[in-house]
Amino acid sequence: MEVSGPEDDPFLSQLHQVQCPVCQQALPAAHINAHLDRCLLLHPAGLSEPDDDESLGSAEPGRRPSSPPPPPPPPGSCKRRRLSGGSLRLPPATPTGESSDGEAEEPDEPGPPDGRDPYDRCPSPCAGAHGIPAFARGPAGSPLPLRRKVSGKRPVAAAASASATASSSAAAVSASPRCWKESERSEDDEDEDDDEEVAAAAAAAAAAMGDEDDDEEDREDWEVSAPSTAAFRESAGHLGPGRAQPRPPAREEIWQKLVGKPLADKMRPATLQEYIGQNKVVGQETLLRSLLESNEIPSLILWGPPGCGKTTLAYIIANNSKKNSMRFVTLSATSAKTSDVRDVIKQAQNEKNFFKRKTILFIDEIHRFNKSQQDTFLPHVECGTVTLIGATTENPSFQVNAALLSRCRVIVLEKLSAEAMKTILMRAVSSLGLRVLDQGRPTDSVSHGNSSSCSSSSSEPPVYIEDKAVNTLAYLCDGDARTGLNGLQLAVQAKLGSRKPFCKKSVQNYSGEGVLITENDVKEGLQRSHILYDRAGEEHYNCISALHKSMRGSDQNASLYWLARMLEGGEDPLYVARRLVRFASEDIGLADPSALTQAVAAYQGCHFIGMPECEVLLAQCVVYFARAPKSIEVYNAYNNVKACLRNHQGPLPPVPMHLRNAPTRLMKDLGYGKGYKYNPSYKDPVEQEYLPEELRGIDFFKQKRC
Ligand SMILES: Nc1ncnc2c1ncn2[C@@H]1O[C@H](COP(=O)(O)OP(=O)(O)OP(=O)(O)O)[C@@H](O)[C@H]1O
Repeated sequence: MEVSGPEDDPFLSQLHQVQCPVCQQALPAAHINAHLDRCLLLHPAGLSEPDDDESLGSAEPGRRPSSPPPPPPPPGSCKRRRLSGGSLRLPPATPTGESSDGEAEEPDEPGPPDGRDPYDRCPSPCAGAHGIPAFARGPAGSPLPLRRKVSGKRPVAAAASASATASSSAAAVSASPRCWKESERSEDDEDEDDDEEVAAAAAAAAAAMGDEDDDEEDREDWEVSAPSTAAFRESAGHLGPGRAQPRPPAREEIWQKLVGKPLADKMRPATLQEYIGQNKVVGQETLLRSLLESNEIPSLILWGPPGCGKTTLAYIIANNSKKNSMRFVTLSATSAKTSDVRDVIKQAQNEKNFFKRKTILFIDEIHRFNKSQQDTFLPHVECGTVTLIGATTENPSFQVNAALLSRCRVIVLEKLSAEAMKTILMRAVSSLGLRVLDQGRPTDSVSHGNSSSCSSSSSEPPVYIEDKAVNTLAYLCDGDARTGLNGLQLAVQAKLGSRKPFCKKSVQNYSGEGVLITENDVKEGLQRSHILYDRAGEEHYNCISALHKSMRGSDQNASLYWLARMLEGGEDPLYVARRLVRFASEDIGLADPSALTQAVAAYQGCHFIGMPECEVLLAQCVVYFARAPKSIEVYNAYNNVKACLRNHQGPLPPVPMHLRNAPTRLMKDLGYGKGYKYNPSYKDPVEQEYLPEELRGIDFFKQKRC
């Protein structure tokens, strides 16, 4: 195959740098999906525990972070910082790993010792560069968001006074609901309270308050992240008589729902009723549905693009089969060995022989098994020991053994439509408890879901998502439900984790206050390379074929469209350029001989400057070719010659003696070159035969085949 992966190509690896919304690392777009999968698994909440030493590294006084701050940890997951000696020590203020005295700390991400792709590793959030959100614990364990900008002298001074009058310092903090509450504390944290921390935390709050004279921007920071007196007192257990414990904030509940398994997994339907779309395959009165309903499950190959529901359908079948006391065993062809398959088969035989129980074997990504591995279960599918369900994104005619294929029913699943995607996303939105804002107003019909946190009694404003953000996500994820749900999850986590999640004016046209997830947020949560194009799969070949045919058909619009589909999807521009070189001769040929020069120049230009700049070179060349006159004369004639050679019976005719070179006397004596007429020596055209005798008079340009 002509395509090389970005990891093979240093040129490609620099394309489309994007930032991971979870760990903030910049990395090439081609790596973002693999990275995110790991990053979300490793740090579902977007951050993990900081190392204590680093977390207590001092901030450079008065210095602002030079890059966007990392998201705060989910409520309740932030461990207590030990604040000792009455002085407050803050997390690193800059993401550069510089300590307060200006000395550079150890780099947080040494190169991978194992030679693995560094982009596939999630950088340790414990490292200085990924900073620790500025949190300190209140006396009752509630983490108190500290200011980004803290004067160098104030914390110490404030801490000194606070150690004497902790409660009065605490009382000095202004009232605001914007901090984590008592209810967020983990039990582990509770027994770690001590007076010193109470004093230090109170001092921090008082010190932060003392900055009120600072510029407007500082005040805004404070309003967003500072603890309030009331909240502080509540968290310290100073609730007034008769005051009820506050409800947990809406954002905490939502955050907790996003912790752990990816949202796509959590939302995986368990029944056909919840399975959206794919009506041609599992709609009412389809063959598969009736087979499933009658519990007659044939061996199946589920073929469809990523995220369209192949695995989900297999799990629905599994649920159904378990009810009917069938065994369901899954293997992934990416990790299973032939011995694993043999074990499963052996067990299936035992189950069948001793308990008369059938086994359904689900093999994800079956195309990853080589032919001989596929052969291992062929006889067992044949005799009914196992019912095979294979899932593949690749055309099974090429990737699955013909013998196996003939024993399975191939079910073709399609990309999910935008409508189906919207339904799937709305289910997720609802179950997270987000409220949908349609043109600035909450749409209550879909808003509440099962989250009580959005009720008016919640102590924090609700979390909204724009209706058009859901629509955009439904369109952009290109029928891949996993991408859509991941995009939603990232957008929500990034927004809840940002420093300024609350802003009145962000909920436009709506008088309420809340966190708003906008269209832009979801766009950021998606990667275009994931959206449009599967570089390694069939789509790669489909798109290049569509480009070639559009140029051949002189349709400049379609040509540009297919070019953009590939490039925007992360295709290697050199792969496209190589195809253009081929097209120049194959389809334009001598109708415009300069086409070949154009194509080679485009190839070299792409090689020199890379993406994204080289896209316009390719676009120019593609349009030139679409508009150019076409001739397949040479291409056809050459094919005729090849056919002539292939079809020749017996030994190939010798090269005529007069055409042979005679570099030695012996060869001359043998007649090599004898009778050859050197054309430049003749004024008039020369009569001379150039083909072997038996082919004399043949015209490859007219003849169909030799
Ligand atoms: N038809 C559907 N209805 C509802 N949710 C769906 C549907 N299809 C997919 N999903 C959601 O998308 C997620 C991913 O789907 P699934 O794992 O079935 O995709 P797949 O086709 O097997 O993809 P891949 O080939 O990449 O493994 C599921 O966990 C589920 O939440």
